[in-house]
Amino acid sequence: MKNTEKYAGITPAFYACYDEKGEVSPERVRALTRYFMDAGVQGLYVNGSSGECIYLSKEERKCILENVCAEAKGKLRIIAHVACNNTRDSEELAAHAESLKVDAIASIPPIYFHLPAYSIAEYWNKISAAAPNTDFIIYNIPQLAGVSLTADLCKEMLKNKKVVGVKNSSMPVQDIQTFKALGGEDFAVFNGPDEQFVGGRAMGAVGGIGGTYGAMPELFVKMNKLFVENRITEAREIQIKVNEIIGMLCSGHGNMYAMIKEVLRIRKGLEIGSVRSPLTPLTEEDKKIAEKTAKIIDDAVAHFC
Ligand SMILES: CC(=O)N[C@H](C=O)[C@@H](O)[C@H](O)[C@H](O)CO
Ligand SMILES: CC(=O)C(=O)O
Repeated sequence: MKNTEKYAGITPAFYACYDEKGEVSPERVRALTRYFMDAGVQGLYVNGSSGECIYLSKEERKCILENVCAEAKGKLRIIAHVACNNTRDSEELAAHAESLKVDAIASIPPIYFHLPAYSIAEYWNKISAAAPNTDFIIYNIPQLAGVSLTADLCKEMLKNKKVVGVKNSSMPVQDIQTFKALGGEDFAVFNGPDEQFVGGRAMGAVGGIGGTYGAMPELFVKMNKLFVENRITEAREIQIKVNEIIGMLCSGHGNMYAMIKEVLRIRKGLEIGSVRSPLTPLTEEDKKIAEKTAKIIDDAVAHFC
């Protein structure tokens, strides 16, 4: 199958699921996986930024991925983000992900030290070599990682035949076109910023991987469908509503992912806990925002879907 077919559509970023004590809960991971399957999404992006990967241990990340894979049973395309800030641990997670037969692994660059491009390439290639039979997706998120995927680094990485795409979370939609041009016809570029999903698709993204999709998967699935049918004006109407919703999700004192988890509880009765420190949980005031946001999402789904 072509990469542009295999990776098309809506791939929500999976959230870290905790029990009441803040420990990773396998049962809740499975419940969230079922929720996404019922929502009609095409894939899941597991243990990424939205999955609080930088606050989880390797063992916790393995446990989450194992439970997602067991529940999805090949019915969803699974992309496992395996980057840790050192090569060795990332290789271990890459090999583990391959043993579970995920569709692809993905990795941000190493953070904190701004390493030269050749060090980043070596880091990515070593991770890829630890999962030699699995597709590799580069995660470009310069505003958080502190380093950008340059055209030269992208070209260097394209020498590795396992590299099938870029998840692009930089803000210029033009970057999507740039990576697509470098990678060629069958290169899968994913839109990162949820606020410009339609813009990213217009510039050649095969679909998107997003941190807020989980709060409102119906709206993203519909937006994508409208885009495929070339009904861009209607897709844009949903995008504008989605952006208002994202604004609300970010308007609390507590962290956006805590807000999304509360919205999931209100909308779907899904309990997946809060967020892990240093992320801040919701205040009582925030819970009122979550109530309002859940209502706006429900109304939007009734209106657009
Ligand atoms: C910077 C960042 O985390 N970007 C995510 C991934 O690309 C997005 O999915 C955001 O979570 C989303 O666009 C909300 O701002
Ligand atoms: C949002 C996203 O792509 C992530 O969780 O990494």
